[in-house]
Amino acid sequence: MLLDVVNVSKKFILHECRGDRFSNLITSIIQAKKFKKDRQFWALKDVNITLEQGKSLGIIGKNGSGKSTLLKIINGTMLPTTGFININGTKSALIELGAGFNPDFPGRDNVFLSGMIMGMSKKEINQRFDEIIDFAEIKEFIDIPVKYYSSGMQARLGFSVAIAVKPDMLIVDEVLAVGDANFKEKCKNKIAKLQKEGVSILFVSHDISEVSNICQEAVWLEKGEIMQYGPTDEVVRAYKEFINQSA
Ligand SMILES: Nc1ncnc2c1ncn2[C@@H]1O[C@H](COP(=O)(O)OP(=O)(O)OP(=O)(O)O)[C@@H](O)[C@H]1O
Repeated sequence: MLLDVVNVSKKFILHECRGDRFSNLITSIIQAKKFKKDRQFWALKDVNITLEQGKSLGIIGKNGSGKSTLLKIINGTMLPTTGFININGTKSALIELGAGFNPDFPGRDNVFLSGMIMGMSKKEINQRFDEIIDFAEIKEFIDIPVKYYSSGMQARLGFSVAIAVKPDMLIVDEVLAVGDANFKEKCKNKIAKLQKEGVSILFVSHDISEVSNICQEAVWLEKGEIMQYGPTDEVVRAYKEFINQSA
């Protein structure tokens, strides 16, 4: 199995500051501790998922249902409170594209920096460098500091580096929501090409039709719990009914 998510739960501690009335507010500012309340919050509760190599899984659910938290735990940037993750292969994540770039360094240096963080050797990056900047369409800006790039340009370069890693599993969080129509189309085509080459896609999106296009299976999260998990069309049907009923 490429991915095993076993009994994963995630607890956050929420720090609240309460000031019911103006005087309380003033006191709470002066004596912050007195009015501060800590509350436990379970963002994920006992989540179990498996993914075979070559298959793609969509994660759907309302705002705050735990989708991004689950992706961060699978990506290893956040630890679960209980449970564990097993990944038998390499992964690359399209989350907050370009967020890891150093704004003062030119695009060229950032390609090497983030490529190496994602596990590529300098030689591999050199071999794929032209492919990376061609896909990002920023050839003429590659020696300019990234702080002068538009957010779309940063996203294009981030996407380009992440897919150059050629992973077994590509983790995609709402990335198709950024960038212009042309870039979105390119990303979709690239994702489809990677799938044909056997790459598994783990896909979070509010665009249900995109999830149906990309994923054979889907999991629907509600308040951190799995409501339904199985073939995408069945899960999407149940989710849409739920949304219509609660509207
Ligand atoms: N670092 C954190 N500390 C405290 N609470 C958090 C933290 N990160 C997320 N949460 C809470 O956990 C819950 C799940 O958040 P998450 O971002 O995973 O939801 P989501 O399904 O991805 O939402 P959206 O569709 O809006 O992106 C939310 O209630 C959120 O406020």
